[in-house]
Amino acid sequence: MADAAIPTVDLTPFFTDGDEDGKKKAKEVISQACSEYGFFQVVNHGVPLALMNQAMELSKTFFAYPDEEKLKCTRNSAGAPIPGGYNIQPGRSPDKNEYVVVFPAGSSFNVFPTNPPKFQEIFEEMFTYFTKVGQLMESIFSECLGLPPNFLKEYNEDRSWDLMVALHYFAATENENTGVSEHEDQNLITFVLQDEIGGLEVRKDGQWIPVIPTKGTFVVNVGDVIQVLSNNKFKSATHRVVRSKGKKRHSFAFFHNLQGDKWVEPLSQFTTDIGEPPRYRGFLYKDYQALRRKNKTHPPSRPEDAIRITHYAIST
Ligand SMILES: O=C(O)CCC(=O)C(=O)O
Ligand SMILES: [Fe+2]
Repeated sequence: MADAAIPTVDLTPFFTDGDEDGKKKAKEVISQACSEYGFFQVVNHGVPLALMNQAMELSKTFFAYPDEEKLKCTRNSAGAPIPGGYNIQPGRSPDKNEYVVVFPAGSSFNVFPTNPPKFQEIFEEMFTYFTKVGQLMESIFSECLGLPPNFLKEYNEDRSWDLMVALHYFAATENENTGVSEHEDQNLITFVLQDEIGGLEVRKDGQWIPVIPTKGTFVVNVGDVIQVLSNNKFKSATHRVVRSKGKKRHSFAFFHNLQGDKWVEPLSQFTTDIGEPPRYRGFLYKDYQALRRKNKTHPPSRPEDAIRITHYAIST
């Protein structure tokens, strides 16, 4: 199934002055992956391997603590896109995981565990690196879409809404193995770092393709905002996490996000300028975020009733 493999893109040319040919080739692979299904992996992305390993170890240590220790680190700040700190999925959710949410350093939404002691320092460092990868990817996506290189950066200049989540998935049981149900991410671009257990799967041509974890590599996936802006030129990846029997799993997801007051609608470059009808009506990002949050806090009884970006789709 060689054609089913998720491509891995070496980002070295983007850190090397003058390697125009290398950049061009990388952008071709990225454009194709984003147009077909919105998923690829990257290597030589600038995030140090030792830091990623250290963060993973700290996360494993934290989640192995008793509940009373973990529950010291919870807060539901008004205005936060999701509550900061430690949380566990409600029992009625099919998603069996617990997680810690981190916002940019200094954000009032943050609540860091005091144990293990280096948790805050290392997570803040991870956050800084992933913010840089987010900005790099935004400029690459702008170029791949034929937009000015600074287009997405200028559209999305407020970094205070980005967030990182450290996740712990419980081992699958005899009867169920859902880690995260099938979904698309609501933001612009997501990065996912898996431990050696794996379990992340992406849907391509109607098939679920497992993303095999490789040391030093992480996943890039396109989110709904990019799909709407590009009027479906780039696809928001449909993905899920499947849990393994007898094996707990850890991962990190970094969400390069958008400020809530931003208006999201298909850009003229992908509609009127080329004679294409818009595939979505415009919306305020925070309204969509609130609907998506409700999916989690008050899951609909039928999973197919969960709100997705199709909520704003214009039928043709
Ligand atoms: O844990 C993972 O591998 C992915 C999590 C995910 O898809 C999400 O949090 O949106
Ligand atoms: Fe996701």
